[in-house]
Amino acid sequence: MKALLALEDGTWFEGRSFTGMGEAEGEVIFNTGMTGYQEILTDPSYMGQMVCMTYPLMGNYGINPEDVESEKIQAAGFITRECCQIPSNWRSTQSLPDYLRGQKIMGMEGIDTRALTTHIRKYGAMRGVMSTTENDPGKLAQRALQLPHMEGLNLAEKAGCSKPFAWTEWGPIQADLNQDGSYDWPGSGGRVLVYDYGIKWNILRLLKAQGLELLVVPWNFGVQEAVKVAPDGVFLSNGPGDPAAMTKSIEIISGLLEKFPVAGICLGHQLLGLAMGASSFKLKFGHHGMNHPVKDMSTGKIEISSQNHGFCVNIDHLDFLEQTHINLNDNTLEGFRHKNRPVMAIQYHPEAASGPHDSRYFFSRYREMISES
Ligand SMILES: NC(=O)CC[C@H](N)C(=O)O
Repeated sequence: MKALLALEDGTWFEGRSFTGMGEAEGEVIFNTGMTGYQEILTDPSYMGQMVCMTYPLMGNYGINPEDVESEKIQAAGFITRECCQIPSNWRSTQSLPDYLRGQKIMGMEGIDTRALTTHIRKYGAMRGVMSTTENDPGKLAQRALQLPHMEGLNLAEKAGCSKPFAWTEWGPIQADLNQDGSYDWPGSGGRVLVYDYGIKWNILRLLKAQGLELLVVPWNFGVQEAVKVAPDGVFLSNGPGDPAAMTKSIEIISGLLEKFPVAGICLGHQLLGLAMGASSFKLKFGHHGMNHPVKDMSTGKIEISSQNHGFCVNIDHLDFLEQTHINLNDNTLEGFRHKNRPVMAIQYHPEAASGPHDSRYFFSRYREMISES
């Protein structure tokens, strides 16, 4: 079925919808991963964004129930050169078109994804609308202009959980706090209070694999509440939207920093930076892919990393922070730690899902940090 994609600057593309009639809108970004579409679609950090895959064929190994990063598709739309209708893989239980259609998320194929990517690289990520019903690209472009800018959008406070839960080897289970606000931690591993801004499940899987006990709480879990559950450390998750718009979360994190060792990934890294006086800014087209070279300044080693962020933080003026990781493509900040307190964070994704496993040492460094403090 014929479909149009129009960007806010009037550029438009004609292609086909492979999910039937529909519409989708959001910030159009590109991801350079060759595989991993299922993890990408279910990553809550993509909320409000339509993802254009630069690799030309998606869907060939289908969909399986295990490779999910949250309970549903989170991206606003999916754009590919070609979508495979008949997948082949022993784990596959569904095709990519059926998966998207089942959750009413529009998928579009048959457009020149290289031209779209080159355009975004040149002019930056921009708002877009795709539709099978509107034939006038000018009207779609007008609609794109009406969408909210990603800058200033507080999405993460809606993306995370609304009630605490525990993460076990088998996945999430309900967690009940006691009347007095304390929590009966089930095991003897280090106790971690995880702030959920739209967390990827592989972060929880890998923290759990370190032998840690995990209590996951909503963004607005207060400092006094945190003190009552008495964790050994706090962990701040990834998530969608603009970190600078999350003023209440930043305030809570400033309070948490006074009391606990704290670490963060991606949005968590940005929020932690902002809570300590850093500033944040939007990157032109962001980093979305699985092959970003990052240098670990403490070992000198280069990791090939999985990344998904549109914003970045600047800590140059904060001399109590040390830059620990740097992106070798554009020299942007990829990680920092506090020089004399147990605080560390990285901008990229050590849990990958999907992506290379080079950076998994982050989880054992975190376990060591909380056991030493
Ligand atoms: N993966 C993430 O946590 C993304 C963080 C933030 N929303 C950004 O785009 O920069």
